[in-house]
Amino acid sequence: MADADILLSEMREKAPLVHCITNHVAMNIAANVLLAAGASPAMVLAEEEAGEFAGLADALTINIGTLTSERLASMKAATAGARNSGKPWVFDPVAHFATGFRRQAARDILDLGPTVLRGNASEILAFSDAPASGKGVDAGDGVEAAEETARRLAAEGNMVVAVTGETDFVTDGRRAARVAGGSPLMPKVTALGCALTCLVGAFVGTRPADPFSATVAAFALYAVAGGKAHPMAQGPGSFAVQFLDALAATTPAELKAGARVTHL
Ligand SMILES: Nc1ncnc2c1ncn2[C@@H]1O[C@H](COP(=O)(O)OP(=O)(O)O)[C@@H](O)[C@H]1O
Ligand SMILES: Cc1ncsc1CCOP(=O)(O)O
Ligand SMILES: [Mg+2]
Repeated sequence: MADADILLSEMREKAPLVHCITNHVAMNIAANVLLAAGASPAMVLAEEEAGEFAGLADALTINIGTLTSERLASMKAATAGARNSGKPWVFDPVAHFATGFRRQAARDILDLGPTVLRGNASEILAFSDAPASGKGVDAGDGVEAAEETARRLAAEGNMVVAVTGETDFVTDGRRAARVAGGSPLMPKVTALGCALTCLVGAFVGTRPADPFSATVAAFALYAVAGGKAHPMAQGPGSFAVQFLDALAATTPAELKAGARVTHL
């Protein structure tokens, strides 16, 4: 298990190229989050080039928030490119429970074997038979309700499953950790979860051999930066600005001192 502060130093040293196929809402904030944290974002969407680009990047992230048939084809081409070149990839199944089109797309993408699955509690819970209370892209369930499903998915799919909420939960099916911190303003800024998925890509692209530690490190950086930004903010608008500044300003030493990670 590598510590978050060491992984943050490594990530900034490498400045990984992260190929993001994310939704229309998240495109700008996700690129800004990656730049602030120290990575290099690229939103490359066309099916004709997505596979080739995924092979060039250090990691790929896929997000179905504003899914279209055309975009789904790009996602499949990109995951094939990542797989063929041994690159890690992260899947964010935004509101996959809402419609038949999304449900099928999420199942198909999950079957392609992501390195990390990252969703809010309702999104992860909805991969089980248990009733989930997600309202569109927003969670209606607590993280603890999704932990058993996360453990099962991780073990069955040989991947890391990462659940966000007030206190996050990360598991690879054997190990598990909770990450506390952040701010209640975080779910009030659209697409901060989607941007976190891209940041997980940056850390996993830095340490592809240890996606569990990489995911915990990304979550810990987000939580520490969120906690730093909170007292500086007047509401969601100023929080978003303060949060980007805090992501950029957080040093490995601050992360080491401030991360609230509990290994279970
Ligand atoms: N009540 C809360 N308190 C602190 N942090 C939170 C809270 N709710 C969500 N977060 C944080 O906000 C980020 C996005 O998580 P979440 O809102 O669950 O994702 P999504 O945007 O995909 O629904 C995560 O870093 C998570 O830890
Ligand atoms: C509002 C909205 N609609 C489709 S995608 C999206 C953004 C969702 O972002 P997040 O999952 O981070 O809340
Ligand atoms: Mg989300």
